Amino acid sequence: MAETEYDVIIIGAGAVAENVADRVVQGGLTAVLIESELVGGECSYWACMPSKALLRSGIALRAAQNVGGAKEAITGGLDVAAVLERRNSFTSNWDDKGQVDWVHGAGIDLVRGHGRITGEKKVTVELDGTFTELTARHAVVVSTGSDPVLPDIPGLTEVSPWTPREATSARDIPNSLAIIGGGVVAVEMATAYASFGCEVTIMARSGLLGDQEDFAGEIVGEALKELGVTIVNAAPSVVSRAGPVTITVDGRSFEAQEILVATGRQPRTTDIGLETVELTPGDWMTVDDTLRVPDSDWLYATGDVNHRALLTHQGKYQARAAGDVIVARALGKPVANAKWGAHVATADHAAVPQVTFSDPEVASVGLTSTAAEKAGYSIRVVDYDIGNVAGASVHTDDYSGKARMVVDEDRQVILGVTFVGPDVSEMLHAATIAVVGEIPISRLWHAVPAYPTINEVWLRLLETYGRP
Ligand SMILES: Cc1cc2nc3c(=O)[nH]c(=O)nc-3n(C[C@H](O)[C@H](O)[C@H](O)COP(=O)(O)OP(=O)(O)OC[C@H]3O[C@@H](n4cnc5c(N)ncnc54)[C@H](O)[C@@H]3O)c2cc1C
Ligand SMILES: NC(=O)c1ccc[n+]([C@@H]2O[C@H](COP(=O)([O-])OP(=O)(O)OC[C@H]3O[C@@H](n4cnc5c(N)ncnc54)[C@H](O)[C@@H]3O)[C@@H](O)[C@H]2O)c1
Repeated sequence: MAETEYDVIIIGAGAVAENVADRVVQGGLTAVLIESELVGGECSYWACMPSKALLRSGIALRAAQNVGGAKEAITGGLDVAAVLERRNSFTSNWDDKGQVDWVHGAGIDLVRGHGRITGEKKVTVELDGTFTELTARHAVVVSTGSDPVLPDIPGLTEVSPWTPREATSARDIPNSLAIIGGGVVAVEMATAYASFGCEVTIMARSGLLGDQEDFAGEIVGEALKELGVTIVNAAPSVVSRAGPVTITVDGRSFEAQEILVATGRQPRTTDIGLETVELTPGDWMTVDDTLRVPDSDWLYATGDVNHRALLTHQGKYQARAAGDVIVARALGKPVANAKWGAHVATADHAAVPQVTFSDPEVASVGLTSTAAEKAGYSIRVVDYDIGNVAGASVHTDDYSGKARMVVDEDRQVILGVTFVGPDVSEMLHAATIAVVGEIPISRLWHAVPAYPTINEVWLRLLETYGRP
């Protein structure tokens, strides 16, 4: 067994791990990524990119259908084969050569195989029965991501259900699809598959998009119904397959060609050697704001696996903080670990932006009104109907959407913003800046949205709040 030493070893080579390695190498240290599947991870091949590619064409078509003068030019429906082909190009046909080239070009080493921690700063990589031992001089970063959860429903495993991987990489579109869950994956895949002409049934025991403001799930639910999606507010009690899948839910029976389970994630930590460092296999990895495991001076966890925010962009934000703090600690430089410092992922607690790419989209950042109240803030909720904004009416005939701003009344700063409507995703970053910057409402009155854009909703929200 050859032993190799690096400054930093990163287990996993998903988007988050790649960013840790990049920051470490840019800081002058050496780094190695360990990957058991495809370099680039879930987001590139089975999550963000293919799902957004599956959604985009249907949304673009409906957008054109909602603009007079453009809609008259539409003479056909969605070309599903072309959509799938376009999706394939975004996943590079599930080939990671491009990402491997980037890794090498960035001066990062890559070892293929399954990585396991074997003790302090030690990692062993197993590939086809061969074991390679690696030693880290400064840090080991676990960036192994998450796996789908399969709920304990009788018969479920026996019917070979789809997980998000099968839904995002399907080569053929089934005639009918049942979806268990009411979160982001369920809503996005229902939108995509309904656009393809598939008969979709969502079984959501606690409504849609439960983590968001209530109106988000309600508006998206109505839009899904208009797309032909059936929504059942209950979880299946039993499933079986004889050709199609039969699902018993709420005392009724449904048939579907395939069933997709979209009921959340669990940490990929069952077989990474956590027991050798007195942590529990199968647990999410708890970290401090520098992404370091408490009581350890060498073990870090970034991305989904630490359960702070299961989003690519937020994991990459953690990666930048983790990579930089590892370099600072290794070189004996000052560590900026005060709130909002360069070496901490403070935004994970206060300002996580997320877009659900449904039709209409849901874009949110920071705290919902419910979360803000629960956190003890004295808040004021300001709502505005985006359809009343001139820019929205030009953008789409009969534009319908809603905006909510949650204001901390003690400081008169924004704690959270939610937009629901066509193309609101592109408005989200202004909200993120307002929340992260804790910009006083009085100053926001000087941030003038261009006329006539949908962003004028900002002015309407401020006017509804009143000038301090
Ligand atoms: C359907 C779907 C759509 C999504 N869409 C979005 C979106 O639009 N925007 C967004 O921000 N987020 C989205 N997400 C979430 C996003 O995919 C994840 O937050 C992100 O992929 C997490 O990145 P990661 O690097 O932490 O983990 P991963 O991408 O899972 O990478 C972990 C890597 O580690 C490897 N690995 C695991 N264990 C080992 C081991 N022991 N040894 C070696 N290698 C190992 C894995 O093979 C994998 O390549 C979506 C998720 C799903 C399921
Ligand atoms: N656009 C995006 O940013 C995007 C897209 C997809 C996924 N993601 C991320 O991926 C993660 C996973 O998404 P997800 O939708 O799988 O999880 P989720 O946590 O968002 O939603 C899970 C849903 O399943 C339901 N559920 C749980 N157990 C159930 C059961 N036994 N029966 C019926 N319903 C059940 C929950 O009530 C909830 O509605 C999310 O945290 C999300 O952040 C992001």
